[in-house]
Amino acid sequence: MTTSFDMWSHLWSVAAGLMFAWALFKQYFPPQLCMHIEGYAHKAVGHVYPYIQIMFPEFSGERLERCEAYFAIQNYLSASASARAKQLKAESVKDSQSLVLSMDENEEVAHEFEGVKLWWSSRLVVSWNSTFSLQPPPEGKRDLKIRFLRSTFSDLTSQMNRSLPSPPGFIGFHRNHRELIIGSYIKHVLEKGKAVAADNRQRKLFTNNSSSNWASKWSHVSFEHPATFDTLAMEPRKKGEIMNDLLKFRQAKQYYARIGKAWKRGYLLYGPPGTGKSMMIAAMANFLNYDVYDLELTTVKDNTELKKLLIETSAKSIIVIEDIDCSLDLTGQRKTKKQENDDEEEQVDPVKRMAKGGEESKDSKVTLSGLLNFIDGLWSACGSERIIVVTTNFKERLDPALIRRGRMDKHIEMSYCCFESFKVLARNYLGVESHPLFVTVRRLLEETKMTPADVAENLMPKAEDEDKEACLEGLIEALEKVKEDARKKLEEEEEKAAAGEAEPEAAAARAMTENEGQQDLSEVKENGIR
Ligand SMILES: Nc1ncnc2c1ncn2[C@@H]1O[C@H](COP(=O)(O)OP(=O)(O)OP(=O)(O)O)[C@@H](O)[C@H]1O
Repeated sequence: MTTSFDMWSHLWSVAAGLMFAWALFKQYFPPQLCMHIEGYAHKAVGHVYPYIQIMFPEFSGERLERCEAYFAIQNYLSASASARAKQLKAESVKDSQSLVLSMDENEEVAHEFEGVKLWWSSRLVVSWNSTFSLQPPPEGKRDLKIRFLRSTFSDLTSQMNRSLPSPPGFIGFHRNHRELIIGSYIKHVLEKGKAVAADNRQRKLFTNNSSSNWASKWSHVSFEHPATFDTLAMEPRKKGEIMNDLLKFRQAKQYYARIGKAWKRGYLLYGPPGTGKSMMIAAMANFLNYDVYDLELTTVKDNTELKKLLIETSAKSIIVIEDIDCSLDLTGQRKTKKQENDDEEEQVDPVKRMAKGGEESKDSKVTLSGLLNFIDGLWSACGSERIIVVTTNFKERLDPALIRRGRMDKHIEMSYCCFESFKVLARNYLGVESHPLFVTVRRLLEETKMTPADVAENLMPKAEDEDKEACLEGLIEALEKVKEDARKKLEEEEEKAAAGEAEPEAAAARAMTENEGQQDLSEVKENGIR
């Protein structure tokens, strides 16, 4: 114990002396030269430390594996470079908006994992291998440093496997927990790191263009739709169910592999216009952090092109076919193989095409079976972690094969605004959780049908001075009007129906009268003859 104490005090004295001398040196010599010297010293300490460990086992034994003296010197050496590194890091973030997965230089972060305490420490390493120069480092060198900062986490983990605290940083923990740290903690950190990277990645919205000259069939813009499940007006229970389903899907890689199914899921969103189907897709993409492929079926030439498009989609994406009932005539029966082949031949052979149709058709030749294969055929398994969302206003018009489970695993009805949905909209649009006028709104929503899009529109202030109460009153007025219109329409329909029913009765009565008249006449005639 005494030996250990002596050794520590000696080390500290040497370190303090060195630091003092170095501080003086730096006052009189150019900063670039100092930076290089610091780099070499930095490296030297890294090399020497393992030998210290071997020579003095108690140094890394009963104590934590992290060595305080080593830290102090390291921190001191890299302190002067830290300001520069911070600047570089800020530049890199500003320029590329990319993620920098690192801690600040010389920062220590305490962490607890399954009851075990550990410390992360990072430090800056400058590219010291470069030729000696008093000039500022060129741009390329800067990149090196930035990249280095980005890879800090993985570097740390690789250092862990060797369990030597050498650059760029290290983890301190008690050696009793070595198995836990190397066995589970590293895996845990890597997974978390990946999730953070995915969360911060810029999502893309792809669209398929009809031009075949393009290298890729998809072109994209960045996806910046602000919709989330928080802003989506929907019955909370239903919303929770969908969110759980999505989460379960995202984590089900092994499950899908085990059951021998492609890792994909189909959602059918159906309901009247303005009930939030598109908004739901955006909320899904934001929730899962997936890219969105908006597939415009009418511009897809044929089934082969559809296949190509499918192959070009990436994992972690949502493929959307909106208003599928309007895209193509997919409501009929599937064509036979021969019919399909004939169709495809026609597209290839202009003579055949002209012979059949006279004019060149601009229509898509995608068939229902082509689409079914796209969603659930052999080719649909060529990627993973993909969600296919199909929307329609008329579910009943779709071919049952298209919406059967396995293709469309979850059918979600997007319906008219209920009171729960209204509360979400009132919170979002007006910032109110409750209001005396809510009672009237609730009653009217139960008595009539209004889409969330219309409710939202009515809640939106139309003028600067329009307050929450005025917006709610405006909504009530609109609801009453819709109710009144619906009542009138119903009355008219009833009248028409009554008239429709009355018409056959009157005709029957007329026919009966005529019959009776004829019978009377023949009786008269008969009687007369007699
Ligand atoms: N459930 C909802 N929650 C919040 N806002 C909604 C909701 N439904 C509709 N809206 C509002 O109405 C707008 C139009 O909704 P959206 O385009 O999602 O409807 P849709 O059902 O896809 O309509 P369509 O069938 O015509 O494509 C949205 O941008 C949003 O402002």
